Amino acid sequence: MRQAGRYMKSYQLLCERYPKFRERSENVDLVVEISLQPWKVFKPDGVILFSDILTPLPGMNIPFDIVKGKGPVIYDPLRTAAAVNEVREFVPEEWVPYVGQALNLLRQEVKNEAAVLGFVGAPFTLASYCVEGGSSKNFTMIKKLAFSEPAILHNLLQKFTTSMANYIKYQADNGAQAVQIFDSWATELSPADFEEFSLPYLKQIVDSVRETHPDLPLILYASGSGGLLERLPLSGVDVVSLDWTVDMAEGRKRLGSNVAVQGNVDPGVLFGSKEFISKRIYDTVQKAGNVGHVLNLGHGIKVGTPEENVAHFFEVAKGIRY
Ligand SMILES: Cc1c2[nH]c(c1CCC(=O)O)Cc1[nH]c(c(CCC(=O)O)c1C)Cc1[nH]c(c(CCC(=O)O)c1C)Cc1[nH]c(c(C)c1CCC(=O)O)C2
Repeated sequence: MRQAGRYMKSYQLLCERYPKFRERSENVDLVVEISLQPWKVFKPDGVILFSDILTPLPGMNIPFDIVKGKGPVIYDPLRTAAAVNEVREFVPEEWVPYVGQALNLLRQEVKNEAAVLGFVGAPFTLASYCVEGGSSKNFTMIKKLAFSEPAILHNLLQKFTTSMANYIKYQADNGAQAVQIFDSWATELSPADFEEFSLPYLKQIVDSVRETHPDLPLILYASGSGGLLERLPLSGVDVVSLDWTVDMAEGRKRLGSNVAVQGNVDPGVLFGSKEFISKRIYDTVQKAGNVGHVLNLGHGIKVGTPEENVAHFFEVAKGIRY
């Protein structure tokens, strides 16, 4: 789940002092402080690096910002062969040294009490932001490119693939103990188009990471992934993260036995009563079975979620014994 963020009072206070998202996410001390905010209060088993899937973009020659009330903005959307040619391969040590430093510091801070988790955006999801120019409802620009000039999109996807494989390795080398790949918008694609514009690139990333970091657990998340479920494990990841639109028991069956699952409590449940939250946690754990399940929400914690309900979620989860 997205852990840090606007549901926490401590984060809101820090945002008043540092109003720009890019400043909060690109300064080592702030990254460490924000990453630790939820851990200090709730003590989850994992501490997620505070960053964004778009953080590598400036290092690839794609300027962006995250604007309050509007979300991500890519100033010059990439829609032509010439624009894609200007995209550079990402060299993490050069462009985001603060990520490596923050991961190292997080490992020192949390010792062995929790796993430090890194993440990257998947090629199709990153491309969707860069082609659309920001968040999108209908994904018309990226589909126009995919379905009229696929070679241009493939060129961009390949650049993200090589760059994100290197970024995962960089995060692991600096202390990340598992890395989640967010293909949040892959589910906007039909299964056939997913097989052309997303799956081969995910597989390439996984294969490349396995060559140098065979023991690094890789997790794949796609929102609303019910229609693609059988295809997600074909990427080769260790864990598939399910959102709550899939029944956990059915999801398990459809994913097969070679992959672990993460999820999938509806983040909206945290607005419910404590009894309801407990019941949904027990249901989810029971449906997932007693091996290979990372209990989590099915997506990030929503703005406005009561912190005491988040605390209740962790209390109940930690009390579960098999
Ligand atoms: C699609 C995506 C993005 N970013 C991310 C994804 C994949 C996950 C998903 O499917 O939601 C990943 C992400 N972004 C952020 C995290 C935080 C790490 C953690 O959990 O602590 C993670 C894991 C910080 C953030 N990234 C962002 C916020 C909210 C803005 C803020 O707090 O200032 C946070 C906490 C901004 C962001 N960044 C992005 C969006 C759509 C937004 C929301 C814009 C808005 O709501 O105004 C792109």
